[in-house]
Amino acid sequence: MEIRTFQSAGEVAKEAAALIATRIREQVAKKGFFTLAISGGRTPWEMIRELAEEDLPWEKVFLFQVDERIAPDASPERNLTQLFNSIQNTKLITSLNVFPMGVTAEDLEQSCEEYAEHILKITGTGRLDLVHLGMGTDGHTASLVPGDDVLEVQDKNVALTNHPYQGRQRMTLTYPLINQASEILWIITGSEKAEMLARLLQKDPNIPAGQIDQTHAFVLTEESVTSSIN
Ligand SMILES: O=C1O[C@H](COP(=O)(O)O)[C@@H](O)[C@H](O)[C@H]1O
Repeated sequence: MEIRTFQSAGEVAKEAAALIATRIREQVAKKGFFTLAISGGRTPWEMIRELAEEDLPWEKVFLFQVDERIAPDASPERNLTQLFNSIQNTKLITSLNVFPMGVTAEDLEQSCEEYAEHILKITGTGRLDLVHLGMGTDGHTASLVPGDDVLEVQDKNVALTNHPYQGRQRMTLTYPLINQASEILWIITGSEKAEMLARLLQKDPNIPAGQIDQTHAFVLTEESVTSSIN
């Protein structure tokens, strides 16, 4: 898997935004729309703010969540809350088509099915144009978390974790859906991720991130991470 290293997390965010902007222009010109799934956590928000500066056909961009906490609307723990905070003073707040995961529904299993159906309906094939992924220091990615049965799900494109993870049950895109994306963009910053980045690059199947297909994937990272890899 190709890895591109930059001097700082800020540069990584700029590069990621520029790359996504290029893909949006290419795919909108080619087929009229672009589908994107964005992870949560800590790293994506600067990239989103950079992306919001770009002059792009936002009404033709369909944005899905990679994962979400089962938590009330507007909870600061929700990835969606952070996404909206990142774009609130930008033109994206009115022009971007965001599909939130239905994590406040009574029937969460049904909500997973409905989310998978939305993705199928918008993409036409189930293949997202680009999936952005981050990785935790335990090797989790999306909400594909160590030791949870969600890692074994092969017959659903969206699923729930069996157990709470860091205090909350989660909804997540599963391996089958993520692995059929046209492109996977990893953003890995913070020197504490060095060991897991090394294991990801080795395709270590013992960490959740290691089971993500690397054929159409690449990593953007910063020097403090790569310089800590032995
Ligand atoms: O819990 C989560 O963490 C991972 C990693 O986040 P990062 O900011 O440290 O890269 C993230 O990819 C996932 O979407 C999120 O829910």
